Amino acid sequence: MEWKNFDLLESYKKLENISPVEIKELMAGENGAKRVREYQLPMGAGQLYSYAAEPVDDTILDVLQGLADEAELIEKYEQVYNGAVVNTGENRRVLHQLTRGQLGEDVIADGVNKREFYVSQQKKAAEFAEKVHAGEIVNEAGEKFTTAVQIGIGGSDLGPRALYMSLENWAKVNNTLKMEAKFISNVDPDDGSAVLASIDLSRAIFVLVSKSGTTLETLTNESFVKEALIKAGLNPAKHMVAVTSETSPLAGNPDYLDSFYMDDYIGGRYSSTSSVGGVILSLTFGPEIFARILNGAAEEDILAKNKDIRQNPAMLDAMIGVYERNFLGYSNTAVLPYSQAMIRFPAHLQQLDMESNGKSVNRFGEPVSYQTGPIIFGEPGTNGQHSFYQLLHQGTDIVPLQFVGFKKNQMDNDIVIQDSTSQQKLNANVAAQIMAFACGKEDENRNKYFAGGRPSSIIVGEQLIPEALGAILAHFENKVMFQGFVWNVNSFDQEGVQLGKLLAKKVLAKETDGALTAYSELLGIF
Ligand SMILES: O=P(O)(O)OC[C@H]1O[C@](O)(CO)[C@@H](O)[C@@H]1O
Repeated sequence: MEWKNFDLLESYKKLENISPVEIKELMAGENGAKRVREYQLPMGAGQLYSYAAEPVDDTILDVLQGLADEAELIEKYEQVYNGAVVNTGENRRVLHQLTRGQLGEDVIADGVNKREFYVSQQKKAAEFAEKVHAGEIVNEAGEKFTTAVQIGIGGSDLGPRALYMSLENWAKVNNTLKMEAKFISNVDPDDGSAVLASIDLSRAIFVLVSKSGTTLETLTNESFVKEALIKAGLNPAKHMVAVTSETSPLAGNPDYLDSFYMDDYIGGRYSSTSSVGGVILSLTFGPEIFARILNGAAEEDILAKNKDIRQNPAMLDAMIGVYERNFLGYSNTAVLPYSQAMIRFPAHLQQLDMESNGKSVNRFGEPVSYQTGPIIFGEPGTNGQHSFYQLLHQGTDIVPLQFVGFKKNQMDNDIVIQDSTSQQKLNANVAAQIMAFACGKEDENRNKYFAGGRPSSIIVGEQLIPEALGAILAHFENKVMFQGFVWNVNSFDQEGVQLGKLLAKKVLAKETDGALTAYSELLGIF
């Protein structure tokens, strides 16, 4: 197996010379209808990935299949889940898939069976959560905890928060919301203050999450919360658990109610299915619901083993994205869930995709001469329609769009107004948008003219339930991984976040000069 730069592959040349197709033509009339019915494939948890409105035909798909084969994507994926050190920059394995299933061989690292280790931590979190729910672990006054507050940032916040928010209302309706969750991430003191002001501190359990145990924001917020607890006459040791790696400075500290572990083989942005998401989601929804999220993710991980891109939604999505990024010149991707519950999902995908593939050097540290990861942004529909869709429809940039939609809403409340429910209106909008973007509209008035030819895909599910959510989460993780393989970048390190951290430390230590001193003055830091 070889790790080669993308532009050294035969498929790169083929893609450079391929004739693009016109979505506008392909999606028009009865041919368009046929395409929508055919250009779809099953995803995990009974969902579908539809790519009819993407700029591909069978010829282009065959070349993309050739690319997937030539870049040995499935072989590289096998290397990942069998425990090879694919995160070369940090000399680490990449094992997040093992948190939700056994995909290949047992991975024994540092003398430990890693799958067994992750499962043992899931069990530990489940038992802890059950004791909290049963009132066996209580506050100083013997009362049950009612709120779980996660303190963490980046991957220790975004994924778990997006998952929690995606299921909060569903859980309320289905009577499985055991505790409410809150999140403190920003070092902005107003973030912590606002959360603390919104809860009954005496009934809150804090889940401190930091894999490294050294993140400034998280450690600051830990102290912020501890001080508030002490001021309220409460004992922080009775209100806080830690989720960290066994090698971090937070590990083994008896000042926490309990500690749960992951390890350096789980990257922050890939950690939602480890203890990082497992503790808060088991506390809030119960361990069974967390297990259902894992099952959905596992289904998707298995689908991702398929060599045929027409049977492997994550790999197909990845290859279409590469074609759009490198050969059609599209530098952004918008993520547009038509589900209010998924409001924080685009933020999670921003970190997942941009922190993974926002790289200019290959996995050997050599500069690459082609574009890598796109800029990701998004907002739930229909809100986005009344915001930035103007640019998407008529702006000078073409932005590929990733829609997500569900046939049923989550809560048992909808009404018919003028012959349609709100859910029907929501989904009518997503169908309309896909076609408006693809086919546009002729008009003599150039201001009202829509060029069309704007590509999109859509993931369609029955309802946003735990399995569906897990499958969508893993779909994007695997998509990002496959794209990183093609670009030959290390999708599992993040050196680009370090410089800013270093300079902030210098500012706080008053070790600045030049413009940094001037900015410190401008911001009134000292
Ligand atoms: O869990 P930790 O170690 O506090 O890290 C939080 C986040 O910080 C980062 O390292 C970026 O600064 C992310 O990759 C990570 O998700």
